Amino acid sequence: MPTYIIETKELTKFFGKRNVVYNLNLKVPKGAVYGFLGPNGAGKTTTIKMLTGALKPTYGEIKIIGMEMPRERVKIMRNVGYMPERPLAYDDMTIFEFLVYMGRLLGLPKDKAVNQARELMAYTGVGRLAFNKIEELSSGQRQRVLFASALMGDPELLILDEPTSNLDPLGRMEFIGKILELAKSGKTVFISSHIVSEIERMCNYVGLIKDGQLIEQGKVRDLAKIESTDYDVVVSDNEKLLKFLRDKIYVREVWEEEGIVRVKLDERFSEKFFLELPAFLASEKLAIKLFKPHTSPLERILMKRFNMGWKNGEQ
Ligand SMILES: Nc1ncnc2c1ncn2[C@@H]1O[C@H](COP(=O)(O)OP(=O)(O)OP(=O)(O)O)[C@@H](O)[C@H]1O
Repeated sequence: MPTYIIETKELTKFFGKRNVVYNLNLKVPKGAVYGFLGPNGAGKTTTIKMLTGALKPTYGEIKIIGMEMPRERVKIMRNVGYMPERPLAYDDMTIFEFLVYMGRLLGLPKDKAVNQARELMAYTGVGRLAFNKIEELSSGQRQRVLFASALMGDPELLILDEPTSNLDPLGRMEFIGKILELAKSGKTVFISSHIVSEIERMCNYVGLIKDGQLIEQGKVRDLAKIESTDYDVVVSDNEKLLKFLRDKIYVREVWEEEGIVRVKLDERFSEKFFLELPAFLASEKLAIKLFKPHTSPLERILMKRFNMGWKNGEQ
């Protein structure tokens, strides 16, 4: 088994004379949730397109699960779930047809593709839209379908390009829970984003890219020295939220301070928080007004390193 599930050496891409990605040495260990973080135009999508074989590098090497990209692309992509940034092109298909089709492309027998499509539609929250055409979906619903499609075939590695950009706050929270859950089941996840707080919540590794160059890579803990997992939450009825959170296994402490519910999570079970909270808020019809990490050391570090403003993107 290779040490790194994704490994690149001096990965470089020119568009004409323009150098968009330069000398990238990515190292993504097995089982990592790796956040590929950089501002708009930094080269994230270009890198991901090279990793998935959609774009040929100008030079450099790429190894995915120990295999060479692009030489072994077909074999590699059977083990990789890819969620592109751009919307789906299969506008005429229903969600169900699309997912079964994607399963068949991966070589799944029809009954298996059908079963997986059903399971994943439920898992990603688009079950009731199964027979809607893709052209009829909202951008957030399309993003859920893309996520379901990336999970078809139970891939070992997920490569997700800005997977939450069209999701609402509850959808984002659910997504974080799912990524943590998938990581627990042993999958390796590579996620590009420019939303620092989101990366901080999901990822244990991070690579920072700016102007096509990797300026930092390593464990989030080492980079940011995050000591605790604290969140600030405000909903339309904080009392109800406090009552709900008080006896939960994933909550170490919870209290209200100046109208804000402060939660300290037990990291061992934090995915439960992200999965159960949205379901609770929806069932109680509580509106969410604020949801953010109490402190964001990674964000402060990034501000310094990039010496620029950074879109937080959180509500
Ligand atoms: N086909 C292309 N031809 C020329 N330039 C390109 C091409 N594709 C991307 N670029 C340029 O390469 C740079 C990096 O683009 P890329 O899409 O990889 O950035 P990104 O980090 O994914 O940005 P964002 O967060 O906005 O999606 C940008 O300046 C972009 O204009």
